[in-house]
Amino acid sequence: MKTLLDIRRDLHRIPELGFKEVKTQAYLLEQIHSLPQDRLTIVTWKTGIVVKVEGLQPTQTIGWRTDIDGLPITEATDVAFSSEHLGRMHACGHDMHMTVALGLLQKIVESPLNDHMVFLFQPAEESPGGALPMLHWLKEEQPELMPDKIFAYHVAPEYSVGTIATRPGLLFANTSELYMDLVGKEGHAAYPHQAKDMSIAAATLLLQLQSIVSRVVNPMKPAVLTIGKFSSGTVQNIISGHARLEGTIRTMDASTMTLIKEKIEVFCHATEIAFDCDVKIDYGSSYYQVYNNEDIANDFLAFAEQHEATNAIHCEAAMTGEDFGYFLKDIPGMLFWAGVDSPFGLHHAKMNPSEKVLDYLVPFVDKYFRTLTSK
Ligand SMILES: CC(=O)N[C@@H](CCC[C@H](N)C(=O)O)C(=O)O
Repeated sequence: MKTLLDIRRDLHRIPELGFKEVKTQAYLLEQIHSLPQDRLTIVTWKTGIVVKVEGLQPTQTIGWRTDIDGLPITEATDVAFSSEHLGRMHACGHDMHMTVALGLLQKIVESPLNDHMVFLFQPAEESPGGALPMLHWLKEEQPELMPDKIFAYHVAPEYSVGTIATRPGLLFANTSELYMDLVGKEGHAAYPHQAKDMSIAAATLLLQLQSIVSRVVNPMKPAVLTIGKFSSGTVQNIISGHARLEGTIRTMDASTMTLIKEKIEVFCHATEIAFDCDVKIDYGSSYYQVYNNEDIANDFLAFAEQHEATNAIHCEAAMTGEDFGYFLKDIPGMLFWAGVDSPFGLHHAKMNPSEKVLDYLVPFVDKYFRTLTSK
């Protein structure tokens, strides 16, 4: 297998969107096949991969999951190994996640655990969500690859290298994507009375939506409603007959998510009446909250506190989403943040994680898994 630094940089060059990770899958398979194969079972699922390493005296199967997809972002770092795929970038650190998974796999192949270990290389975390269908496939078709405990990490630009942060219980939010198409009537810019202007309708709706979190949701219940994309019209002197708003909803509980959706529907219906148009809502994909098993997270934090290379932090929950939440709904386990010290945050075109994290994270997690095997 190549060095972890080379692997990270190679993967960084070839980001691909969810369920289109064809080059990524081929690259990962090449690395996995370069390892000694005698203890390995390798199975592919869509653009994902599952690798099982036979344990020496197994009593359980420990799982490690990495996401493998990139984002629709044009990279603006000046690193020599920038994305070769225009408009695509590993801006959420999944290149780092995959590299750590390969590093751990190599370590465990070289020195197997007593327990079985399963590595899940999961497609489409950003969208539309690969965890839930992958989990169904595992349960239905590959039950012998199902882990009894499961772990994952996420890079954290805001923490310094060496920081490990997590918490027992709720770590990440429930999410729902949100797409709204507004259809009115296109017309000449000089004849507004003969058109149904969807730029004005969408702008009004966007501002109204912002009152849901501030005026409908109980302020003691955290929630976010972000519209990240507004598109409307074709040219400067034609009134737009079609607008589209694209966003995401984040809540810490299911009832707040339901309340927000109900209110969105009221505002969309009001827009239809006020602007004499049609508004179609599509909630896209939704992710279940990331809820860490309390005993496992406490045990992991205690281990990290004692480890010489790490600074353990019991952190706050965040409004980020992760479809890893679906794994944690079924399998006890946890997700943690690992600091990568980048001035630009997740989903930023200049996000540039420190590669130093690769030096300590693999031996750290490997060491932790060797404590689990005796529990
Ligand atoms: C860790 C992270 O940044 N995850 C994404 C997950 C996106 C879920 C979905 N596509 C949505 O936008 O609702 C995040 O944006 O938090």
